[in-house]
Parts: sequence; structure tokens; C-alpha cells
Amino acid sequence: MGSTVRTDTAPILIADDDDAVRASLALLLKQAGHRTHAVGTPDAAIEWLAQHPCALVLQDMNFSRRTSGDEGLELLRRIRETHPLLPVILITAWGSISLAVAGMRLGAADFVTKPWTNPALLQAVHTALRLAGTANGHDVAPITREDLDASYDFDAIVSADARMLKLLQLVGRVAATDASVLITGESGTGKELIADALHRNSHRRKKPFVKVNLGGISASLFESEMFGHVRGAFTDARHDRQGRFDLADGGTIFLDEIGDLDASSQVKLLRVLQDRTYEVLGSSQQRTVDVRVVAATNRSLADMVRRGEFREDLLYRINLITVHLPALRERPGDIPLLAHRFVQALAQHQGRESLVISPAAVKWLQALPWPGNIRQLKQWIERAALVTPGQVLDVDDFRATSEMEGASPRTAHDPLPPVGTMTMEEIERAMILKSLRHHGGNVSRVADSLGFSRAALYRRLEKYGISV
Ligand SMILES: Nc1ncnc2c1ncn2[C@@H]1O[C@H](COP(=O)(O)OP(=O)(O)OP(=O)(O)O)[C@@H](O)[C@H]1O
Repeated sequence: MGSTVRTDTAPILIADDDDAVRASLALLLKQAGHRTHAVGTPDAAIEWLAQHPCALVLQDMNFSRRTSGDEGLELLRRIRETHPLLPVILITAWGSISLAVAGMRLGAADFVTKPWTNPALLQAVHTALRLAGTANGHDVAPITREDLDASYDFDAIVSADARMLKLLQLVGRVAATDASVLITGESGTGKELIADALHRNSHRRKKPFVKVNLGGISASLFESEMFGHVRGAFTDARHDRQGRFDLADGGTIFLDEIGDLDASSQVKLLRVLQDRTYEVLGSSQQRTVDVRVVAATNRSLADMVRRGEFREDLLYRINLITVHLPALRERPGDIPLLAHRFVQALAQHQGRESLVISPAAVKWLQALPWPGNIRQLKQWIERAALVTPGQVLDVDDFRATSEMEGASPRTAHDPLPPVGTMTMEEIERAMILKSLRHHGGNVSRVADSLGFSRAALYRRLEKYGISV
């Protein structure tokens, strides 16, 4: 589980009133190569911290007969006041998840639940130590693309946008840790590409990268899909089936469209993410898994938490780090780079070595709003190359696609309804209906033309009550 490379030189402080817990934590951490110091009260913890360097605090939530957890939260608050950058991991009891959530809000680095599993606890400790090292090393100087390419493998990701470069720097740094990462952003902004980059730049790169589209898995199939089943586990289970977690063991599991997960599957996912253990359906055997979790969504999980549609504890579990990808219209400077890269790839692929895109066409593309982001840009270029017999892709070659999809440059005459007459949702609904009519109800083509994945389109069809 993880590596046992020492990333700290200062000791880890263990604060727990139970002698046995202190002793077993100290032993576990010592075996993993860390120095420790243990105390039994919050006051002793604060006193020790005032006089010693410390790499991380592992603290219990209760120090007396009271079991409210208030003492733990108070200790955390005091530590944050004097040591704002020091990572603190809370040890909470199962069932007191709201306490863990309160602690995360106060700035805890992570929480482990009692009874803990040693691999999960060590993974949390190593991740928090590595991330703390990362945070303390924040640069002030802007990063250049050359610097990034010298340190990381981001070959597949085209961008020179300052916001993207900063974000890629963060991706490169957290890739080395086992921290769970949540990638957000509109459809087609490159979330999967970033997930892949996290894996590629991690110590897990030679192990599997397993993508699971949670939007496509029904609640009844969730366990069998994720944890596997043994023959006879249910009526249709004629063979043993390996689950996705097992397939990803040692590597990275990419949970795409995590905002689409129903309530019962959310609990099941939380359990395995918490303990790194699960049971194969139909067998009572517990399995332990060593995975790095990366999740993605184009929905706002914070809003979903507020509406009671997504568990807050699960959100904290999956987003130790959040990476938000800007929409393509927010980084139009990347459009020429992307366009040239896509044309180059096509030229190679189709053996049309001299295929290029004209400067005028690039400029024209830069003025478009790109609701389907980079995926849509790529599709347009592929389509234009398909219909163009010549070697130069020009404005006219794109115009046909644009007219077909009802898009036009922002600088051209304004085809949009007057401000205040339609909401974004109404526009989206109207556009989906228009595209459905145009493509005779062919969902794949509609998804393609709007720059959505099929899953994303189906979600919208359901949301707007459109049946096909
Ligand atoms: N920065 C980039 N450089 C080159 N290609 C990119 C970049 N970003 C995205 N792409 C390409 O655009 C397409 C869409 O990207 P990706 O599938 O990663 O988006 P996504 O955000 O995961 O979409 P969705 O939410 O619909 O699943 C892919 O073909 C990907 O290779």
C-alpha cells in the first residue's frame, strides 16, 4: 500500500486518550518509517506542538467520557490557529460522519474511521504528508509550458493558457500522491484527459487505469459491476465476474459522471473508499484494494449536497483536491493550438501530409461559443477535413457544419433571442429539440452535433422530459 518513503523529518503527533490506541498507532507508523510522539490530552498536544516541529497530527475526537466530539473539534481549531499549514487527520467513529464533515470544514486534511484498516490509515498519512510538502512549495513565479513538459508527461494535453498551466502544475504535483481528485468542468473540456494524466504521472503508471462511467450503471447492477460477483450470486450470475475495483488494483480508478450516482450506490461507494475493503457479491470474503480514486462530473456537487442529492461525506472523500477545467470559450487563445494539433493528427492519420488550416479559419473558429468545448472543436475539424478535397481547411469548409448546427461566430449577426426572454435551460432544451428534428431522432448524431457524450445527452433528455 503506497510507499513507505519518508517524506517528513519531524515526528507525527498522535493525540488520543486511549493507551492501547496510542501504542498501536505508534507501532504502525514506526514500522512504516515514521517517528512519532504520543499524548493523551488536547492540552498536552498544544503544549508539545508549541515546542517541537511536527509533520502531521493524528487526533481522536473524544478525550473524556463525553462522546460529542466537541473536544476533538476544539483541539483542531486550536491547532489551526497556531499551525495553519500543519496537516491534521481526524480519527472518528463510524456513524459520526457529520463530525468528520464538520472537521473537514474546519480544515482537517482527512479523516479515518474507527476501527481503521492499517493500509487505509497509512495511505491517508502518506497522502497528507505529500500534499503538505506540495502546498508548502507553492511558487510565486508563473509556470511555463516548457517547465511543465520538462517535469511531467502532458503530451496529450494542448494548452498554453495561463490558468490551464497553473492547473496542470497542480495536476503534476498531486499526481505523485494518492490524494483523491475531483475533476469538474463542462462536457468536453478534457476531464478524462486530466484523469489519465494523473495516472500517467503517478507511481501507479504501470498498473491499470480503469474508467467507470457511473452514469451508465443502474443501482441494481452497481455492486456486481464494481465489486464483482461469484457464480450463482443471483439468478443471472452464470459465471464469476471480476469487479472494477479488482481490475484497478494497484492502479487508478476513474469514476466518471459521479454526480449521477443514486443514493444507495453512494453509500456503497463511500464504504469502499473509506476502508479500501469490499465484499464480492455472493461471497462473504472481504477483499482489500489499493487504488487511487479520481472522479469527474459536469454537475455542481456542492449544489447537489445542498439539495440533499449527494452525500457530503462522499464529497469530502473524493475531493481532497478539486481541479476545475475552464470552458473552451474562456480560453480562446488555445483554439489555434488545438486546431493545428487536430489538423496535424488528421494529416498523419489520413496520409494527407500537407493538410493545413487557414489563418482566417482559425480566427473564425475563435469567435464561436463552443458549448461542446474541445470535443466539439475536434469533431468540426474532423468533419471539415472529410468534406474538403483540398489541402487547406478554410472558413467555407466549416460554415456548412456551423449552419447545420445553428451556430455562428459571435461577431456575425446575433441569432440569439433577446436578453431576458429565455433562460439557459430553455435555450438548451430548444436546441436539443431542434437537433433531434434535424437528425430524425438519432441520438448518437444529436449528441455528436451538440458536443455532448451520449450519457450527457440522455441526462438532459430526462431532465427536460423529452422522449425519443
Ligand atoms: N487540452 C486538450 N488537448 C487536446 N485534446 C483535448 C484537450 N482537452 C480535451 N481534448 C480532447 O477532447 C475530447 C473530449 O475530452 P474528454 O473526453 O477528456 O472530455 P470530458 O470533459 O471528459 O467530457 P464529458 O464530460 O463529456 O465526458 C477528447 O477527444 C480529448 O482528447
